[in-house]
Amino acid sequence: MPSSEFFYHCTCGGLLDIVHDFRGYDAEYLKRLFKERLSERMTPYASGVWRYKELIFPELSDEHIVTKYEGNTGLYASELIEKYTGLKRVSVKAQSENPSGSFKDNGMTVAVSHGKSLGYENFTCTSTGNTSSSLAMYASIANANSYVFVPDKDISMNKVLQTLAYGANVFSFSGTYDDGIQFLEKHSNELGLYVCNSINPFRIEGQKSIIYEIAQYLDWELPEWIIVPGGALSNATALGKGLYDLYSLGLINKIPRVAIVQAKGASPFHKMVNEEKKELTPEPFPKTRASALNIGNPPSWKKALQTLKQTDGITISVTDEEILDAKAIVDKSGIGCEPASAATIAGLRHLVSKQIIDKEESALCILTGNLLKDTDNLRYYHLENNPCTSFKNTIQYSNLTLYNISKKIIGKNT
Ligand SMILES: N[C@@H](CCOP(=O)(O)O)C(=O)O
Repeated sequence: MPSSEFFYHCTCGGLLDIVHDFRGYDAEYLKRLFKERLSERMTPYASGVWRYKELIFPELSDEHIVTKYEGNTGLYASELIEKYTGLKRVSVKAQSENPSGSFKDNGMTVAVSHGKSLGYENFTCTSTGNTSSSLAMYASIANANSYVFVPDKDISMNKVLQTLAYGANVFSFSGTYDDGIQFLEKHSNELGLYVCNSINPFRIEGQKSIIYEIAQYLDWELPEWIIVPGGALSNATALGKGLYDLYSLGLINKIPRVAIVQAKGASPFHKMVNEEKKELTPEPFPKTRASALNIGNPPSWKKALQTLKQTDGITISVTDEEILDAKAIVDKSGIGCEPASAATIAGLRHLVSKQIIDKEESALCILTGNLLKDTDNLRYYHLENNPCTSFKNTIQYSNLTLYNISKKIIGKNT
């Protein structure tokens, strides 16, 4: 039985936030500590999240940590991406290399560890698929149960199957992610469920590690721009909070500008910022092929707005076509990502072409999910939508036929 109920909202109606007292921490000491931990193996500190425990959840005792050594993901540069975006200095952080294939693991390890430390055995979330896969994986590692609510359309089946495979109890419902959040806000305590969506502030604390890791890899000097996709806006929220931590601790001496990219069909936050409105108007029917961004009422919009203010940030929206074209570039570069992640590359291309980002500036895009998370879009782009693909028609087997056809194609490519 949990030792207490856990609430996510403040009495003012806003989401709760975790405030740390970092007084007494010295930047040089922290740099040394985080560097030493890079050589940890098979201890919680080998995790790219728990390496930074002092800045995330210092009070948690190590025995409660539920980890799969998440984080430690690659930072890559690619000529193809440079050419496509028009920027010479661009890199990507592949959060897609996390154990369940998305950036959600950075936050989920912290939320599930916190829930376990309170005595919870039943964990829940509503999800378009990445959050649920991540939760299901950590709940199983923690010998706990997961109960997951997924919309019955406009999500990726691969993610639902991954969630089921990790052993979650999956409830499919007719409605959106936003309806699912409302349901959990109302009933989770009564059902004894610990909510692992990003309305839970411990998720945000864990996700801050993404920017900590980037800063450490880059020797505490960040690029001029960081680009993130915007759906529920937890990514942008954690990015802003993490940047503020790094700056106030003296670990970095300049805060990069943040660009949040939404899909046109689900862009309530971008519209609000663009139209200089004070409140977000929810979109009841969000619709984009980048299903992880199918969110019309992002719970963290107020926190994400804070990120924009603190970083002199901007927002932009891109079409599904732009997203899928950008994704094809990321995939072809050998890095690979799911559609939502590629919104960052599409957005960057746009911002460079409009000269909002100067060609001489540097940028880093956060890729949130793995290429195999969404094979429907791969099929759509490479097989259904593309009449020229050489994989489309099966060739009747004969050594000579295959030889002649391949010789013709290889000859054309060399
Ligand atoms: N794309 C997300 C939706 C947002 O979830 P949350 O974890 O930020 O609450 C998903 O994978 O479900």
